[in-house]
Formats: sequence, structure tokens, C-alpha cells
Amino acid sequence: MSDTAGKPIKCKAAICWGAGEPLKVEEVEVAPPQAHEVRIRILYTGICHTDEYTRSGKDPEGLFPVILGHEGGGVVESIGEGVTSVAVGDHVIPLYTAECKECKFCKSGKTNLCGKVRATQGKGLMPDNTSRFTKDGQPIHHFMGTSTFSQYTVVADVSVVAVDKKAPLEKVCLLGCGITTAWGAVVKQPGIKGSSVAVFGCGAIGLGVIATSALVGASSIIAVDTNPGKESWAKKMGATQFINPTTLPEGKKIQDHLVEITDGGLDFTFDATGNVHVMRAALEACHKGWGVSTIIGVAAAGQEISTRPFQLVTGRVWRGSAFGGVKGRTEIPGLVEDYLNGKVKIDEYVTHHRKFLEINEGFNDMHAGDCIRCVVDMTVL
Ligand SMILES: NC(=O)C1=CN([C@@H]2O[C@H](COP(=O)(O)OP(=O)(O)OC[C@H]3O[C@@H](n4cnc5c(N)ncnc54)[C@H](OP(=O)(O)O)[C@@H]3O)[C@@H](O)[C@H]2O)C=CC1
Ligand SMILES: N[C@@H](CCC(=O)N[C@@H](CSC=O)C(=O)NCC(=O)O)C(=O)O
Ligand SMILES: [Zn+2]
Ligand SMILES: [Zn+2]
Repeated sequence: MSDTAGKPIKCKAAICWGAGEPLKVEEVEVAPPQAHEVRIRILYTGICHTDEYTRSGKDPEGLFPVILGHEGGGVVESIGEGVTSVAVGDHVIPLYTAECKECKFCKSGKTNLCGKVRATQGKGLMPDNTSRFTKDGQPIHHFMGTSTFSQYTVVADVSVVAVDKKAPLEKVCLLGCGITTAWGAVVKQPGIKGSSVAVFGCGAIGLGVIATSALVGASSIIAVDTNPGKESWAKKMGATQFINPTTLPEGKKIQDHLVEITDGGLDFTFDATGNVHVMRAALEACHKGWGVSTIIGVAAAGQEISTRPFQLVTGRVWRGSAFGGVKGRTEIPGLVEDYLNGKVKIDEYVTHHRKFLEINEGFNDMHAGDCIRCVVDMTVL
């Protein structure tokens, strides 16, 4: 038992007080975990494009004030009544896609989406409809059930997984979102081995899709990105070709170009941009009769996808993937072992490091174009 168990903890957290505002690192009070909850000392967190999406006000589910962050790694400080899946001192990764193993979704065998805590998670609250975070008595919203931009956070026991202590948390924290999302989107899609693939967007997610497609044996991998600086990254991760759509002749659509150079289109395409026009291009770059396009990118409030229904009538399939279709509590320990055995890359994605007080600079790093992932050290102010 830690000597803080059962007591509120005062610590620093990065609060976003309103849409579009920078984060403010301030003292908050973190209440003890209630039944079936876990309080975690967060040591490291990545910054994902989705944190910026919600901070910017583009997320229709966005609530303020909020403590963002969903790509963390930490150590269990204390547990609430009835928690059996993790123990004090365990190294853990919070999961924004819970896995209760008993709801209709979990038992279906068809999806990784769990119904147990998603409704309250979307309201920025714990399952009992209250918050564990307060600032001078004012409740602050949780985010994605994880809120890793706080030195201590509280999560539901179905939203956390213990991992091998040999794994460095400053690296495996990225399994909380980016790397796992990309890995799962590919390995859970049958048929990639021996097939042609195009990946739109070469941030951490797109690069992870490229690396995993190479790992499972895709025959060709075309990377598409408007940022020329991403060519070397894409090739390093296993892309066989890089195309910058802005360099095509005026009026030439990227999907038409891809269909021409691939003898009718790709077997598989992935959107990792969040841009609905790119999602359409990715679908239309698929081969007639069998091409499958997966949407991973998250689009802003009010944005909708469109295409001619004929694209689907003629056999192309449009699908989406959340957290790569991965069931976190069941599958992340295995991914950590794959990382330790050198089968899954993580270190390569960490291009920037920031101290906690520099978290806004971490967000700026993301916009600079040369950042794949920035990892924030929550222990250093
Ligand atoms: N479904 C899920 O479970 C998850 C979804 N996401 C979402 O995935 C998306 C990608 O995330 P992440 O990799 O972190 O984001 P990044 O912003 O790092 O990567 C996106 C890349 O796409 C490039 N790009 C922008 N516009 C175009 C275009 N028109 N055509 C081709 N490339 C373009 C960007 O270039 P530039 O650098 O110039 O901007 C950048 O290189 C986001 O929408 C994120 O919210 C993330 C995690 C999980
Ligand atoms: N709140 C947004 C939806 C955002 C979204 O689609 N999130 C992804 C994960 S993105 C991680 O970086 C996801 O897993 N979605 C499934 C879910 O249950 O949220 C909106 O309302 O548009
Ligand atoms: Zn994310
Ligand atoms: Zn469930």
C-alpha cells in the first residue's frame, strides 16, 4: 500500500480551459480511486494529433475545461475496491478503448469497441458520472477515459493494462494509441500479404501502417503525402514508392494517377490524414471489384465523406478502424513483447522530447512537419 492510498493527491496537470486555448500546467487535486478504479502516476505521455483535434475545438465531443492526453505510461499508485486486474506498482498503459470482456460488444468477437464505460467517457466523467479532478474545488473533465496530461490520473479498471516492467515506459506509452492503431489496422485486415497498398498521410499513424504492411509482406507500398520531408521517413519504414500529390500535373487527381500506375488500382488503401477529400481519394484509388479502403483519420465536426455510390456498387469496400481493432487488455502485453523482441518498432517514431512545462511546445512541434511523435516527461517540470 502506498502512503497516499485513499487520500487526495495534489499534483500538476495541463488544463485546457477552452477550445483553441493553450494548455496551462497548474496544480490540481486528484481524488482517490473509487470501486473498480485505478489511480496511476503518469511518467510519460505522447501527444497525438487527436489531442490537438480536441484542443482546437474541432471535436464534436470536446468538453472544457479538460485534461487531455491518451498515450501514456505510468505506475499504479493505488486501486479502488474490487480491482483485481492490476496491482500497486504495476507498470501500466491507460486504454481509451476499454475492454470489459463481458458486454455485448466485447463478447461479440466482432469488434474491439466496448460498451461498458464509453457513454460516461464521452461526457468527460468517470462511470459514476463524476470527475476525480478538481482545480480549486471546480471539477475538470476527464478525456478519453485516460487524461494522461496529469502527473496522476484515475481510470476505470477496464481501461488499463499492466505491461512487462522490462519495457521502457517512455517508449511503450506510444502503444496507448499511435503504434497500436496502425499495427492493428493492418494485421486485422486479412489479405495484405502479397497485395498492393497505398497509405495517405505519413505521420505516426501512416508510417506505422507502412511499417506493418512491410512486416506482413505487402508486395508494394505507395506512400502519399503533401509534405516532401516525409519521403525519407516513408522509405525508411518500408514504402516502395512515394508520391507527393501537389507535384502532379494541374487538374490530375491523385486517385486517377494511382489507378493508372497500378493497373487498375490498389488492393488496399488507408487514410491517415483525417481529411475527408483524401478519404474519398483513398477509396477511389482502390481496384474495382475487390479494393478495400480503411479510414483511420479523424475528421472535424461537420465534415462528411462522399463518393459516387457506383464506386461501392462496383466492389470497392469502405471501412474504418478505431484503435486498430485492438482489444487492449488482451493484446497489448503481446505487443510489448513483440517490441522487446524487435518485431514491432517504437523507438524510431520518437523524434521529439519535452519536459512537462514545455507541453505547448510539444503541440507546436506537431505542426512543424518534422515531428513524428513527441514524448513528454511528466516528472520533469
Ligand atoms: N482511428 C483511430 O483510432 C485513430 C485515429 N487517429 C487519427 O489519425 C490521423 C493521423 O494521425 P497522425 O499520424 O498523428 O497525424 P499527423 O498530422 O502527424 O500525420 C498526417 C500526415 O498527413 C499529411 N497530409 C496532410 N494533408 C494531406 C493530404 N491532402 N494528402 C496527403 N497527406 C496529407 C500531413 O502532412 P503535414 O505534415 O504537412 O501536415 C502529415 O504528414 C489523425 O486524424 C488522427 O486524429 C489517430 C490515432 C488513432
Ligand atoms: N470524438 C470524436 C471521435 C474521435 C475518434 O474517432 N476517436 C477514435 C480514436 S482517435 C485516437 O487518437 C476512436 O477510437 N473512436 C472510437 C470511439 O469510440 O470514440 C467525434 O465525436 O467525432
Ligand atoms: Zn491518439
Ligand atoms: Zn465491454
